[in-house]
Amino acid sequence: MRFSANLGFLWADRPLTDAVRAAATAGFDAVECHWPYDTPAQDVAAVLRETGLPMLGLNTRRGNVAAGENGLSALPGREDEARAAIDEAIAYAIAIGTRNVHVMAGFVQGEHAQDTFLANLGHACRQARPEGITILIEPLNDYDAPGYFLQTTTQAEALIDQLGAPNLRLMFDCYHVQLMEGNLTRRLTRLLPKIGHIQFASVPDRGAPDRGEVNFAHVFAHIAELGWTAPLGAEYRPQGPTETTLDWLATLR
Ligand SMILES: O=C(O)C(=O)[C@@H](O)CO
Ligand SMILES: [Mg+2]
Repeated sequence: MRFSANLGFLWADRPLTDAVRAAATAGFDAVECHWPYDTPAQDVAAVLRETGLPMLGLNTRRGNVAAGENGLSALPGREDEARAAIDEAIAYAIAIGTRNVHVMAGFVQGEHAQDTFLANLGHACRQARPEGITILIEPLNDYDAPGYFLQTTTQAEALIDQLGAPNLRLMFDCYHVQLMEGNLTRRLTRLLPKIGHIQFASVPDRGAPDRGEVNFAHVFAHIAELGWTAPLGAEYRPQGPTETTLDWLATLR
């Protein structure tokens, strides 16, 4: 099994470029991030070349973070900002060779929000496709992100089917899915053709995967049996310095 360090959480106390180096030293096979926009893309591209690690994914900007926003793409009336964030994310991804862009929906509910999200996702998929980039949508759990538009894989699957874009896929974050829907291995099996990236953290505390209610040795073996070979995203909050939380990397590999 190969693993990607999510630098939104792992080594998040370091500049992004140093965090990439730390992930390489620790033996990760790839990296991914949340919002890299404060670091010039050419610096990130240079450290990816230096370490040989690919950056698997990045997120669109959240909007007004101070006001509690967590994405713009399902917010009716905010289409111009949402599309600017999508275009910015795709341009950054092209500059650093990243293949996945997670389009964040935001805190909103209702049919109008669904239409807005679909329209903005259509824009994202059209812009990304000629560049060989996949657009990801990720259900977030209602305990950490109450009121987030996209909360379940069932909802995400319906959106993917409705839009019918070949480069729209599901970000299957085992942490969120376990909290909202459970049944991880059956769900992974059924949704596999629609999955673009897989992430994990312990449940319910979002720590390293060698603790908590999910047996990740079993889940990872199941993912391997399904034929999935891409690195899995370690998106957990280290309790202490990241290096002290990496025993799982040897045991679960
Ligand atoms: O919170 C998560 O899970 C993520 O993957 C983030 O990128 C989005 O908030
Ligand atoms: Mg995630």
